[in-house]
Amino acid sequence: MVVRVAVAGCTGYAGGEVLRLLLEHPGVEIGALTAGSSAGGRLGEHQPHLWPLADREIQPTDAGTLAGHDVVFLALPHGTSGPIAEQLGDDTLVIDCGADFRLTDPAAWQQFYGSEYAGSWPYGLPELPGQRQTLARTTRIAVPGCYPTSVTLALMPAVTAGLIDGHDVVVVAASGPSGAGKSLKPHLLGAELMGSASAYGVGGVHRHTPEILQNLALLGASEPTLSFTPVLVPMSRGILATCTAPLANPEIGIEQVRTAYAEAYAGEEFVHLLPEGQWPQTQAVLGSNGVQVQVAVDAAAGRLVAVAAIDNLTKGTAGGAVQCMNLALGLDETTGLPRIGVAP
Ligand SMILES: NC(=O)C1=CN([C@@H]2O[C@H](COP(=O)(O)OP(=O)(O)OC[C@H]3O[C@@H](n4cnc5c(N)ncnc54)[C@H](OP(=O)(O)O)[C@@H]3O)[C@@H](O)[C@H]2O)C=CC1
Ligand SMILES: CC(=O)N[C@@H](CCC(=O)OP(=O)(O)O)C(=O)O
Repeated sequence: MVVRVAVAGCTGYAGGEVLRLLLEHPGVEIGALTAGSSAGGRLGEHQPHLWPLADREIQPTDAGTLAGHDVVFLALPHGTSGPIAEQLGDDTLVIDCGADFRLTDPAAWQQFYGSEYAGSWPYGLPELPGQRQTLARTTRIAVPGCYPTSVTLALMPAVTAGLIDGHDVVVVAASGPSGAGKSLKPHLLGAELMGSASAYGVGGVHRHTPEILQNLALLGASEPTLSFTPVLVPMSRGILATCTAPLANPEIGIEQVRTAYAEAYAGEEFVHLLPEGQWPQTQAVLGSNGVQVQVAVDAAAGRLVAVAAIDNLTKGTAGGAVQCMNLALGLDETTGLPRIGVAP
């Protein structure tokens, strides 16, 4: 089976990463490539690494251009996906890399995004309990945000095993600037970034806060609370999320924690619980769909410490999106997805 796939937002970081993965996918034929102001140009002008597609013309992003494909990836700015998706038939598998359909609570959407609520689609994190069955039966998928992917996978086994109850979760997560997309922003200029790390979205205002809370609640946390601080660091890709939360009781030790994590991730192809003493590194997952996880018990503080590393553009966006496509098409979910990172 070969499916015909269109990519909207092909000139951006997320769309480019979707295409990098699709070019190596055995079950895919690449159809329309669309964008906004770049329409009319050639892909090679924007994505020099995607050389087999260099001469392909970039088309405008509209339903007419995207129609007639089996799968459409939307890698567009927030608020742009909804109106397009509405015009695509239910028989087309539409995978949105943006945030438009991630949140189930309209009030949270309004508070953090400030625009009209578009609705919610099945959430594209296959590792969540029961989610593979949901993804296998849908033609609409909302790919998670990059920080929520890393934080959710860092904490999932602890929540489902009752080792933490989800209150007072504190997350500090470092990300490379590719997470912010390609469009020019003054704080992302090379001179501002190089040799410097800076917190942003501080004080509970980052828009991934409600998405992480939604995931913790879905995993069984009754009234989760979260303090989330993202940090911009000078590496092009990668997220390192350090998450801590009070242990449910003082008897919980590292052996119980490691057993819960090992059991939860035993069958997962992409999530690797590291051997004791090794800690996740972004470089080790670079360009791969892998997730490195490690845990510790800080007995003096009475807290669990869980750390996860992902590539924000791969498992954090495009790799997760392709993994979901595979599931929705009934393919092996690892098809076309690199599992090994890069070193040094
Ligand atoms: N970067 C990341 O790590 C992650 C990104 N995402 C999400 O993926 C989506 C894309 O992000 P990213 O690739 O980083 O962003 P970029 O800014 O790098 O790319 C945006 C893409 O959208 C196109 N575009 C912009 N405005 C319009 C419009 N009005 N109509 C049609 N096309 C338009 C751009 O085309 P043109 O060249 O013509 O301007 C470009 O192809 C966003 O929703 C983002 O939140 C999700 C998780 C992680
Ligand atoms: C470094 C950086 O700026 N990162 C982005 C996160 C990008 C992401 O996950 O995407 P969504 O916008 O689709 O949620 C940010 O903090 O807004």
